[in-house]
Amino acid sequence: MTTLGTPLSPSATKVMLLGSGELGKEVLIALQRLGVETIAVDRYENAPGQQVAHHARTITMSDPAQLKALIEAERPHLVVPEIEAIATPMLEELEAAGTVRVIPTARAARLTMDREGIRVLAAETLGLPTSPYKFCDSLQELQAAIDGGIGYPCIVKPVMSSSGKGQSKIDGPADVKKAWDYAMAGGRVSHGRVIVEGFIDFDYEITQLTVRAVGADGQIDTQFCEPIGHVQVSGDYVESWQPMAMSTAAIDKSRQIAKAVTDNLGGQGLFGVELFVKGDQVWFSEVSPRPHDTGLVTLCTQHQSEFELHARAILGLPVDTSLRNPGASAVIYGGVDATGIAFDGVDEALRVPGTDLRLFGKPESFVKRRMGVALARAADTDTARANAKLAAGKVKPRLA
Ligand SMILES: Nc1ncnc2c1ncn2[C@@H]1O[C@H](COP(=O)(O)OP(=O)(O)OP(=O)(O)O)[C@@H](O)[C@H]1O
Ligand SMILES: NCC(=O)N[C@@H]1O[C@H](COP(=O)([O-])[O-])[C@@H](O)[C@H]1O
Ligand SMILES: [Mg+2]
Repeated sequence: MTTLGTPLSPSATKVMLLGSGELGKEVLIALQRLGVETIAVDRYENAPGQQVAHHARTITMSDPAQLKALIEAERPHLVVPEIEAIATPMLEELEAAGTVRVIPTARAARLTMDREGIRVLAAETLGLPTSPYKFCDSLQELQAAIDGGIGYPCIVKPVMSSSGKGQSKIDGPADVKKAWDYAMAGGRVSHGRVIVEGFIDFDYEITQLTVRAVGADGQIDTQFCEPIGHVQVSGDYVESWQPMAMSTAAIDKSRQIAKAVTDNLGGQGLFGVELFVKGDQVWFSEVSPRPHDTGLVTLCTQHQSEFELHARAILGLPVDTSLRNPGASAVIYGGVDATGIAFDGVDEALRVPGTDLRLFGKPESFVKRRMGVALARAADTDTARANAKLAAGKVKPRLA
């Protein structure tokens, strides 16, 4: 039986989010609707989720001492990692000591925080198909890995990064040093290590949202959402849609891979399993043990968005992963480097049929920082994609 308390009272069910960006903000809203007391933590003040939570805390989440002090002071029932820049070994320590429960588990948070942990698990322990890869600690090692079999083209990424930060494609020897320098400057946590991956020439890529929730029998049950198709530019998602039309063989393989990875990671919650597909062939790329950016589309396509599914699953509540209607999302970038920017054209954007918007409220804009997203529901994904892009393009960020 799940019992929930009253926020801001001794009976409160308290949940702490480590990372409070656009994805965390929606999880926090879903938790608030269930009367959960929320603590939004981020590396800077007034992060999107901090604007809607009961409590806002700003710390360096990659500093184990700061993380420990905060968790011990707040004593949340659940700690929910939201970003790839957290001192996860400290979460493992605190979980082992019985201080807190980490979502989905502290081990899963650690393994997925670092590309090395999850890649070694998927490819070597579970034997799942992935791109060929090597980990390198210097420019010399990177060149040797490429020459020793990874070849060109290939992709270099810092081991701790996300949203394409520090990622670049190498087409030939002339690009290697540039890619190394870019990776060193671009990770979410400074770390002298990269992964180099052979380039997979896929037909399309998907996110398979997978939920581990407690069923009526008290056992963990795995449920799948309809696949989400997406387009990435420079390693960052710009457009997503649901459902993605796939062959039965490709969808079955995708779900088998998603099940194998999430079974191993364990715990309760929603996962975003990223897969590359060519014909009926499927490769595992990576997994977020939490809502996925491409899954923002579920705000307009599912009865329960990925954020509501995560909130329900972590609280031990039942979930419904069914699709309500096709839809799409299109990203709105900042376009300018400035604080406190303004958005023109919101009315024009919302005049596009079936659309909705999320403006995340990030206090500072960068040219390539994701500041909002346009959502569109429609009878089919082609119409939804066209309308989401149209609406996103009508929102014009500018200096205020
Ligand atoms: N080995 C590869 N072959 C082909 N394309 C790749 C490969 N690795 C990454 N990509 C492309 O770059 C995108 C981003 O890569 P990846 O998911 O590893 O980065 P990320 O920084 O973790 O991004 P996010 O946090 O948005 O998931 C992929 O979705 C895919 O489009
Ligand atoms: N692909 C992972 C992802 O989309 N994560 C989302 O971006 C935020 C950081 O944004 P920022 O870099 O603009 O602060 C994170 O907090 C999370 O919500
Ligand atoms: Mg990814």
